[in-house]
Order: sequence, then structure tokens, then C-alpha cells
Amino acid sequence: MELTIVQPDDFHLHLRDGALLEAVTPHSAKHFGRAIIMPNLKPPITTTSSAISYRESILKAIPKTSNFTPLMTLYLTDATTPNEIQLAKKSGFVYGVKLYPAGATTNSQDGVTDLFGNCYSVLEEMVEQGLPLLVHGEVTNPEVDIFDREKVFIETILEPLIQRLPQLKVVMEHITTMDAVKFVESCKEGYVAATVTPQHILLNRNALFQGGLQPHNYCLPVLKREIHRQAIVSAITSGSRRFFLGTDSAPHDRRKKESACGCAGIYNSPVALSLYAKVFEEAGALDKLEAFTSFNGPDFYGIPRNKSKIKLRKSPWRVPECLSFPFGDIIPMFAGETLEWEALLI
Ligand SMILES: NC(=O)N[C@@H](CC(=O)O)C(=O)O
Ligand SMILES: [Zn+2]
Ligand SMILES: [Zn+2]
Repeated sequence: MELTIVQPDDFHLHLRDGALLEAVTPHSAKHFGRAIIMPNLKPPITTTSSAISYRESILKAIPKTSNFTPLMTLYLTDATTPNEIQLAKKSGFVYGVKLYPAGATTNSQDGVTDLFGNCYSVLEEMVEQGLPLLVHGEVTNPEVDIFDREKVFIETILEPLIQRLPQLKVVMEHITTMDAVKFVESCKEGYVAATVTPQHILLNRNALFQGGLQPHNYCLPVLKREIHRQAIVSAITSGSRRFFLGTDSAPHDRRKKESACGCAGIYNSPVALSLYAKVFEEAGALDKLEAFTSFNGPDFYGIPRNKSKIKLRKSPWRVPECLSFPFGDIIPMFAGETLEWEALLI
């Protein structure tokens, strides 16, 4: 079986910097046309000028034969100014502003402590400039059960936000619950959308504990119950235009994952397209795959769809156990397992 589709984009990607950037960029560049590059570096990308120099280093890491284009984002802080938003838009290189609630996830220490109190004028400027707010949607109160943090974020932050600023474009990143599906579906199309990762449509929270603690399945927001996974699969295979591909591929050195205090993030760039194809095939919805991977995202962001094509072919291949680099190892999602679908640029 074979399928030819317009080349997909990845609307949520972590490329990191330094040696890690050089190691992982070719994997994304092999399949994807463009990617929204997350700004949670150390230190974070908080200004347009740092986004532009980060973009330069990414361009150097792209193999010569690839047409891969990074779409940059800014990391929102309590100190971001409306003027920075104007500069970002004017540069032509920045496509969104990322909200990390302070303490919610990897490298979020410099994130926002009070969105309405500290960032309201910035949000108003984003409406003015048509720049979307990309949201890690979890509350950070340690008393809230970790499995409820996305739902509580929707109720306490997102609903009031879209009430107050209905013209703001919002992408709820890496959704994990039926609550998020319902919220996105209840909003005005074209203003609120969501990215969906391979892990949140293939795995449920059992995968964290299958045969023992599985650090390579740990990401944030954490995997949820099976009913939530099913709700997300139904939403994306329904043909809704509100959901699109965002891998949240988040490489970490193996030693940081396999540790007494392992960090959050799943590295899935090399396997992502195979996995999305598997889910759509199992749902009997391969005819809806191309809109999810290649149309809905560019349409929401207001950028042209890609012109080039990619072939998805049923041709089993084995995911490497480990990707070794001079600085250390990265363990890919589904390491050592055989996947049915293979993606090839044409
Ligand atoms: N998803 C993750 O578990 N980790 C991401 C951060 C993020 O997207 O929340 C990372 O940068 O490692
Ligand atoms: Zn996140
Ligand atoms: Zn992420």
C-alpha cells in the first residue's frame, strides 16, 4: 500500500542548540517541510534578535539537500513588551509567541507567573499583529493532581482568555484530554486550534509503567487514560480542521532520561509520520491524514501549503535501539520496534 500526500509540517518541535541541534535537525529535515521551533532554550529565546540568530544556527544544521524551513517563536515572560511583539511580526521570521506557565515543563523557569496581570498589553498587541499564542496548557499548582492540570488550565486560564480576547489566535499545544478536544471544538474555528503528538494518540498512561518504570514514555503533559486517547483519535480522524500535526519531539540525553529524577520529553522525529499513518489507518481514516499533516496547520497559521510531496509506503522497518552521538545517546520513541509505514520524500 502506498499513499502520496503534500509534504507535512511539524507545528511543535524542539531542536535545542549546540551539538544536539546538529544531531537532531537532519531527522526533521528528512520528512518535514517546515517546523514551528520551540524557544525553550537555556537561556530562552525571548527577543526577535535572539530568534534570528537561533534561526541562523538552525539553517547551518540543515543538510544541503533539504528544503526544511524553521518558523521561529518567542518565549513569553512577565517582562515581554508590546514593542517586542511589533518587532517580531515585522521581522517576518517569528510565527508565534509561546506561553510556558512558570514551572510547568522543561526549561519553563523563566515563563509567565501571571498571564492576565503581567502580559495583557502584550496579548492585545498580538491580536493587533495577528501573532498566535502557543500554549503549554497546564496549571502549575503542585496541589492540583498532575492528571487534571490540563483540564484545570482550560477552566481557569483559557476560557477566561478567549472571553476577554476573542480575536486572539490560540494554539493549545500537545493536547492530552477529552476536555481539551471539547474545548477546542467549542471555540470559533480559525481562532483556537490544537496540535496533537504521536504519543498522545498511540499511548495511554499504562505505557509509563508497562513492565516497570518507562522513562522514555515520560513527557508533559503526562499521558492520560485510554478514554482520553480515544477522544483525541476521534477528533483528528473526523476531518475537523481545528487539529494538526505537532510532534513535540523533545530530545534529551539518555542519561537525563534514565535518572533518579528523569526529565520530560519524548524524541519522536524519526518515527512521527509512520506513527500518525498507523493511527489513521487503524481508525479507517487514511483519507483524512493529509489534511491533518499538511493542510490544517498552514491554513490556521495563514501560510501557503507546501508544494512538494511525500510518499508513505507500507514497508516494515526497525527503529534503532539507540542513536549514538559523540556527546551521548538519544533513545527514539518505539526504539527497537518494527513500524509498518515508511515515509519517503519524492
Ligand atoms: N513535552 C515535554 O515533555 N518536554 C518538552 C517541553 C514541552 O513541550 O512541554 C521539552 O522541551 O523537553
Ligand atoms: Zn509543552
Ligand atoms: Zn514541546
